[in-house]
Amino acid sequence: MIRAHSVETVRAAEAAAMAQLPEGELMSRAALGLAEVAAARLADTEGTTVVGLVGAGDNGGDTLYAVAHLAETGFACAVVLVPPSGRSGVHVGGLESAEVAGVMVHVAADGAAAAADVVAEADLVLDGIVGIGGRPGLRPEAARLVDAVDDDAWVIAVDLASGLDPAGEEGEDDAVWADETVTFGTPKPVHLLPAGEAATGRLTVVDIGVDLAEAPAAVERLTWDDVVDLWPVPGSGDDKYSRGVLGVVAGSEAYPGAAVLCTTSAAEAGVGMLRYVGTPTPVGLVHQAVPEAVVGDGRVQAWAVGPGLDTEADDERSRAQLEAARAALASDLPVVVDAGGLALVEGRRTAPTVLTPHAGELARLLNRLETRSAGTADGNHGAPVTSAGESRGRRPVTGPADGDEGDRHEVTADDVKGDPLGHARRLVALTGATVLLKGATTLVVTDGEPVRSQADAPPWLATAGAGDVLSGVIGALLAAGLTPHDAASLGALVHGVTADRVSGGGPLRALAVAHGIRPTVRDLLARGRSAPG
Ligand SMILES: NC(=O)C1=CN([C@@H]2O[C@H](COP(=O)(O)OP(=O)(O)OC[C@H]3O[C@@H](n4cnc5c(N)ncnc54)[C@H](OP(=O)(O)O)[C@@H]3O)[C@@H](O)[C@H]2O)[C@@H](O)CC1
Ligand SMILES: Nc1ncnc2c1ncn2[C@@H]1O[C@H](COP(=O)(O)OP(=O)(O)O)[C@@H](O)[C@H]1O
Ligand SMILES: [K+]
Repeated sequence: MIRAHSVETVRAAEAAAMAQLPEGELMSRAALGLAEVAAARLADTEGTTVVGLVGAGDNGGDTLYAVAHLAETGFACAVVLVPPSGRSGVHVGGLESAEVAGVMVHVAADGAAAAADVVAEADLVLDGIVGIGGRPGLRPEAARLVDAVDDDAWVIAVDLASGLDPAGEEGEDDAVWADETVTFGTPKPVHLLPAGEAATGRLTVVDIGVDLAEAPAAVERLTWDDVVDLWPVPGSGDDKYSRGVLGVVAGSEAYPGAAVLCTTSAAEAGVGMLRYVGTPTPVGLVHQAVPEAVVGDGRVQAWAVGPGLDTEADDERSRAQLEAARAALASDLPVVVDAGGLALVEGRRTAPTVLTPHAGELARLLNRLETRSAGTADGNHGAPVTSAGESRGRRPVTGPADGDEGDRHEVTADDVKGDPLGHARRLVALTGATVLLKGATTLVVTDGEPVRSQADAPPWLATAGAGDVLSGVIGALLAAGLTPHDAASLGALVHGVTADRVSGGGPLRALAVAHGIRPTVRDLLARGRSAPG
């Protein structure tokens, strides 16, 4: 598991380490590790020239010492001091060390164009403008230098790409776009969250001897090695019931294929037994595709509700299916709720619950539930719950009560994409559920747990039906007794890794991902069993 720690946790751990060490030792370890990575990349790319962009804090200090190492190794090195106060604004020891090593020192404020020319010549750029002490965004003079970086240069962000929010909460377009980030001691949340992940590039962690093993993580990412620890493996005493029965309420006359995708992936994930509740067309298809599935209601350990469910259908069989979906949601069993099932969510469930919206579904759910809870808070229980529909524009929604508490902003899919974590947290607060927000980086948010962030899938997975497959895997894991947080994040990992294998760099089909789950789990388990230690 990759664990990222908050800035506060990092600062506390660094302070504890520094109290035991000679002054400057941590920075010197950070700078040496940084210089080693930079030298390796220069060797790989046959580069010879290095420029460090140096800000006012310790991030600039790391960079100055690292550039000094690189100059001593024989590379042609320069630094550009970014603070308006020039030399007097930067780390004194670092600057002295760089000058002694023969590094050319330029002050951005003395001649912006000349400094930009120096930057443009570099084969490798070290971004030491700001680190964990930085506020989001770049000042104009720093932004001009960053713009001058040659497209072919290898850009290494020191600790984090300057301009990003270290906590990864706020998105920021005005930031360094790094090929690689060399961070110290531990990843920071921004490295794993959608707000910063793309600008972070490849992540390299340098060990500086700061112990964070026992410190609580802010963000976690499951890796292949976690599968063997978390995946439910049957023992000799198990039978199909003890392994867990999953009930699937999915598919409809309008979207019958979703039932096949969801049940196939649950079967491929190795569920003990499957029960399927649906209307005639998907029942026929499920019979053929997943002959193991038993059709009809019955005792289960968990439910998967919603893929391809048509909540508008009004014939007798569909009404019976929707009744089964509502009964599952009203039960005290674990449920994973996706797609059409999300429209049936009315608020809190006390039993374990995973909601798996994409950005648009999350926006709609927030609009519906927040409108409702505003009405309830005002004692206006009878107020109609308005569904926000598919609107993507920003428009005010009149409050449900007397209308005198002002307009609330209707959440759009773009709002969710701009702040995925913040909006996922809003849904967690409203429902108490685990919220899995789908996307290139999938977030799993549960109250009181570190956020899990999975980015295992290729963009080819953005294809119709892929979400139905994910529901089946998560449902199988819930039925086996995993917590919602583990079931959702492990499900996302295996789904993403499977998609990567199935794609092999080209297009994939959702059904092929479903069929790939079984060999992927088998291989990940075998890999974990053969790993040393
Ligand atoms: N602690 C340790 O043991 C170790 C720490 N290490 C290193 O220290 C780094 C943290 O250093 P730090 O605390 O000095 O903060 P840092 O990130 O350099 O930035 C603060 C300065 O930036 C400025 N500034 C802020 N926002 C800005 C903006 N948007 N645009 C422009 N300027 C902006 C702000 O100035 P202000 O504007 O507030 O006057 C302030 O002067 C950490 O990331 C790691 O690299 C390693 O050596 C390992 C050991
Ligand atoms: N750019 C992307 N890169 C990788 N995975 C993605 C990307 N966009 C979406 N996905 C994944 O593809 C799946 C799409 O699911 P969903 O939107 O529910 O589709 P459907 O409703 O058609 O089944 C999710 O698992 C999501 O995380
Ligand atoms: K930086």
